[in-house]
Amino acid sequence: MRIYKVGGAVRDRLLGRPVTEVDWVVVGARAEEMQAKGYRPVGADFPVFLHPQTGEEYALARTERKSGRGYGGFTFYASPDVTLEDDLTRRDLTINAMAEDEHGQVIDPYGGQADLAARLLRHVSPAFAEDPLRVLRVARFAARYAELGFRVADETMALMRQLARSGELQALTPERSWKEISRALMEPRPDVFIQVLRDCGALAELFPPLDALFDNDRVGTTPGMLATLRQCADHDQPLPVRWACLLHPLGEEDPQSERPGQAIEELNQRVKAPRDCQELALLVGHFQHAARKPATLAPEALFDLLQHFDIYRRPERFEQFLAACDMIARGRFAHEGLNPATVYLRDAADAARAVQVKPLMEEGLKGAALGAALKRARLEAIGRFQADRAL
Ligand SMILES: Nc1ccn([C@@H]2O[C@H](COP(=O)(O)OP(=O)(O)OP(=O)(O)O)[C@@H](O)[C@H]2O)c(=O)n1
Repeated sequence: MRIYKVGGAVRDRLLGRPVTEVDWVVVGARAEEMQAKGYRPVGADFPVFLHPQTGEEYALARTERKSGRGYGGFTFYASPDVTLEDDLTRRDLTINAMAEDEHGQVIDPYGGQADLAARLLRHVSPAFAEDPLRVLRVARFAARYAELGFRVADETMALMRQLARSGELQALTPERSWKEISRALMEPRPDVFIQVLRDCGALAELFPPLDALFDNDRVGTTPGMLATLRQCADHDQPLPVRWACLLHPLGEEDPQSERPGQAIEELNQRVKAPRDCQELALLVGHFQHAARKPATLAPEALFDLLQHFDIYRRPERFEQFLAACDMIARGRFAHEGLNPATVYLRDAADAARAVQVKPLMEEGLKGAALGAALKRARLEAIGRFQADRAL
C-alpha cells in the first residue's frame, strides 16, 4: 500500500499558504487492510477512513461514475488496482489534482503546478461535469485566490456555463449549496464569487431575483451590492452580516411587490440558511431605509424599530444590523469613517435600554400594566434622546 498527501494540502503548500487540513489517498489497499491497521471507516459503503491517532481522512484511491441526477447519484469503484492517476483524474481542478509522496515529491499528471504559476482555475477533465456543485466550488476558489491573481480558465468557464444551462444546479441539495455559499461569503473576495456565478449563468439558476438585479439595474444597485460584500470582507464581518448584505437590494425592490420580504424569504428557504442569517437578512431588507436617516423618524417609529429588534434581549443581533448598515453605507454610498446614522441608532438603543424596571415595580406595577408603563417610559426616553440630538 502507498500513501500520498492530496488535494488542498498540496495546493496550499505550493502556494505558500497555511495548510489547515490534510487529506490522504491510499493506493493498492483494500478496506479490510485499513481496518486491520486500526483505521476507522467513515461510512458503511464509502471508501474513506479516519487515522486512529490523527483523525485525518484517508481515502482509498477510487474512480467515480455518475449513475443518476443529483449528488445521491454516484457510484464509487475503489479497488487496489485503481492508480493514483485514476484517482486524480476524477477531481475538480488541476490545482487540486496533485499528490505528494513521503519524500515531498509532487505527482502532478494534469499540470497543476503550471496552472498555479499561471494563476488559472482549470478543470481536470470532462468528469468535472459529474458534480454540479463544482460550479460553486470554482467560484469559491476564485473568491479565495482572486487577490493572488487567479481567474477561471476560459474552457472551464464554458463548461460551467453548459452545466448551468443544463438545469443540473437545481438538483443540488440546499445543504450542499449552503455549505459552499457560506464558505465563499467568508472568503477575501465574496464579490468575486457572485460575479463568477453571474458570468456563468449559475446565479440565474440559483438566485433568480439576484440575477434579475444585474439585468434591470437602472439605479446601479448591483455594483453597490458587490462593493458592500467587499467591505464586509475587509471589515471581517461575520456570516449573517455578509448574507444580509448580499440580499439587501431585494428589500429595496420590495415596496412595489405585494409581499415585502418575499424575495428574501424565498432565497433564505431555498438554501435553508441558518436562523441567524435568515433573520438578519429579513431585518436588513426591511429596515435599511429607516436606518439611513434615523433622525428624521418620529419617536414612535424609532421606538417601533428598536422594539422590532428586541434590542433588550438581542443586543448582538442589533449590532449585526448596524454593521450591515455600515457596510451598505460604505459599499453603496462610498461613506467613509464613522457612520452618523448607525451611531445615532446605537445611542437611541442605549437610551431606551437605560430605562430601569425597578422603580416601576416599586410603584406596585405588575404584569400587563408594568409592560405598558415600561413601553411608555422607553418611548419617552427616545423622545428625550431625539430632542437632545436635535439641538
Ligand atoms: N466536489 C468536489 C469536492 C472535492 N474534490 C476533490 O477533493 C479534494 C478535497 O476536497 P475539500 O476538502 O472539499 O477541498 P480542498 O481542496 O481541501 O479545499 P479547502 O481548502 O476549501 O478545504 C479537493 O482538493 C478536490 O481534489 C472534488 O474534486 N470535487
